[in-house]
Amino acid sequence: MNNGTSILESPIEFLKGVGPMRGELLRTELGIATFEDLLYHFPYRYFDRSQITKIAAVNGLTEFAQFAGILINIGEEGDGRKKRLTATLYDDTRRIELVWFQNINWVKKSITEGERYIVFGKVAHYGGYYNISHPEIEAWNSDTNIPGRQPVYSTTEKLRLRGITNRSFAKITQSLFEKVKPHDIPEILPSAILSQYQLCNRYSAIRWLHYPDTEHHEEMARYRMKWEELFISQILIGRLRLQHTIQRGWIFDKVGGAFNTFFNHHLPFQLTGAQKRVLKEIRQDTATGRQMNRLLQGDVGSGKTIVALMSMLLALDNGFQACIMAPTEILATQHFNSISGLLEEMGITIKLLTGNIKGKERKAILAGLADGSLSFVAGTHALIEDPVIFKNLGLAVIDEQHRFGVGQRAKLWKKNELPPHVLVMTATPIPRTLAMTLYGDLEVSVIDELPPGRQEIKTVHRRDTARAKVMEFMRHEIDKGRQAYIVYPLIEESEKLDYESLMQGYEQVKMWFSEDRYRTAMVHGRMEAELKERNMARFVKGEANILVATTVIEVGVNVPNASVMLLESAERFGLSQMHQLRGRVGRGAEQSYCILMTGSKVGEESVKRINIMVSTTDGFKIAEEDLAMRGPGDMYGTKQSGVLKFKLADIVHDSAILEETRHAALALLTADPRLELPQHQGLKTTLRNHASQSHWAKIS
Ligand SMILES: Nc1ncnc2c1ncn2[C@@H]1O[C@H](COP(=O)(O)OP(=O)(O)OP(=O)(O)O)[C@@H](O)[C@H]1O
Repeated sequence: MNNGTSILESPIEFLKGVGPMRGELLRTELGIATFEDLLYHFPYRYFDRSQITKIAAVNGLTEFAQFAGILINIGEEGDGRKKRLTATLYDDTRRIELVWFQNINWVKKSITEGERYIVFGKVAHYGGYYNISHPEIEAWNSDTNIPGRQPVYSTTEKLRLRGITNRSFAKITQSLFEKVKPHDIPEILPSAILSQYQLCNRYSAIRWLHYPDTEHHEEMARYRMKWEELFISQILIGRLRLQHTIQRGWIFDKVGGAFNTFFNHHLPFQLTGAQKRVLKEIRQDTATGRQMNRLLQGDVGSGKTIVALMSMLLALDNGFQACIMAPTEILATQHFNSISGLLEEMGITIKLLTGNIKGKERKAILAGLADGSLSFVAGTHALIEDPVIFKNLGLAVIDEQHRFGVGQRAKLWKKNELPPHVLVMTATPIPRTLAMTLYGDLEVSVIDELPPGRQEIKTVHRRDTARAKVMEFMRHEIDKGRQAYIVYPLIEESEKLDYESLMQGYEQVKMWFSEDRYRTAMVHGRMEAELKERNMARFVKGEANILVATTVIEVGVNVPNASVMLLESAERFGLSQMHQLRGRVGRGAEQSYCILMTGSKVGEESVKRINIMVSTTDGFKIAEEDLAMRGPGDMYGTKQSGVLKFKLADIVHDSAILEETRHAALALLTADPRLELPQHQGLKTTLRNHASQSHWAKIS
């Protein structure tokens, strides 16, 4: 192309067989705007077109098949929108009907009765006959080239109706490869890596992904491209990690009045060994003069809050502000409440800043943060919004529950002369593969010890038929002075129905638990914030015995006296979600219970999830199972953060490749941290392009 730009940037309509109309369709339907976009629109499967099946061999299977025979009985049937073109293909074994609802005139012109054709399509069984609608059809004579493996692309209904069938799609990609030559797709991986890991070159990989001549080539191509994707992510993470290790940070070298006073006089319990170890790691990190970037993993109820608070006190002792940021309003409020409770007697103020805090109150908080008179703040995303300026933020604790992306964490850094130390807390243990991708840039601390005196939560599965018994059991627990949660599922798609069942459930609960003896409270997402808070507070203070809720309470609620968690329609909860919810009980010394209620008919997958819950309370095991069952896509809210958007790779199934790329990335960065060597220039350019298009931009 002109001006030194690559042919890959050419608008898609310039490709032979596309043109302005189809170009527009490809752009709007599939986001394919350039040659390059089409190049990366890989087929998701292939058909083997080298086989010709006898029509009689079709035995009720509705699969794709290819036949060869003579075309007879071409005719039109029906009127108006029901109009269709039909024909019969006949080989020496049987007949099959062919039917077209679209492009009738065009097809009619291209076929002739009595001629021989090769026909390919999905065989259906309809009204006692086999037929194929919209088959691909081609004259069959001695020079017909029977194609081998043919790519199948994901398209949309609209595209198919407008004539961009799979076949024409394949034709378009064929003409793409007439234009795009090997030098247009240069290698980006260093040759040492190609030979060490036996990877095919980039051009071949992309070409073979569209048109593999053998299965072996397809495998090689797929392997190579997955490898590249994961390698690039590992290099990006590796560079970020390197950046952290050289990033200067504030020095917290004093352990002063606030930390010691709290430790000696206000700590409500003895720290566990694990909590002490983590605090030591944090003190070491923050004293070095480099910025801390640490992930604190601790299963539900393991006592992360106190670690967060004591780290904040450390910041205060060194003359800095500290914030704690949570992904939801409820969780931010919870942190605010527990921290202000713990700090009450010390006369240290913490404020809450969320989107709902407005007017004068908000102004005062912002002013306090800006002039440094306010040392601590807890909040939601509101904290990283533009008007919030800290005078000297020294530590940001981020309770992220996987909802903040890598990029969002980085936003906080931009506000200071030096970036604050960052402590990311997460309650769901993260499977190793996921941690490598999502948090690969952080040092990791684990609280692997629960506070003393905890008893394992007993988990059972009960059917609706046992409801009376379950309620009886709950009454018994409440009569002993305990509290209970009853949680209803809430999913966006059926939100209205879910709210209805919550309301019905609430009425039922009031029937099972007579109002003269038991007090119930309800919280759900549609409630006014104030009412929600009031009801929540009644439960936290012990004024209500039962909290009926949707999953809004999933994260962070801490009521140690609660000993029963009942999940209604448990089959509809995800594994990690159930684990989080179960973690709301068993936070005190009492024996706690988790009851998973379902109807009598439960799908296989749900039974599997419930059985896992019944069999273990080990958060790591549950997280691994969850990842295997669901994939990383929506498990950790990573969809929004974009970190795991791989076209081909999948960190669950490709964990072996992930390990390999991690090693390779580490080795490469150790040898050439700034990617200055000539053999790394291709990679460097790719990273730069990558960064400018994605979430990484915010960090690099
Ligand atoms: N060392 C300890 N000894 C006794 N109790 C403790 C200890 N550490 C924390 N706790 C108590 O354990 C409960 C859970 O602690 P915390 O709320 O910090 O857990 P968490 O790790 O934040 O869990 P989650 O992620 O589930 O919110 C709290 O009631 C807390 O007061």
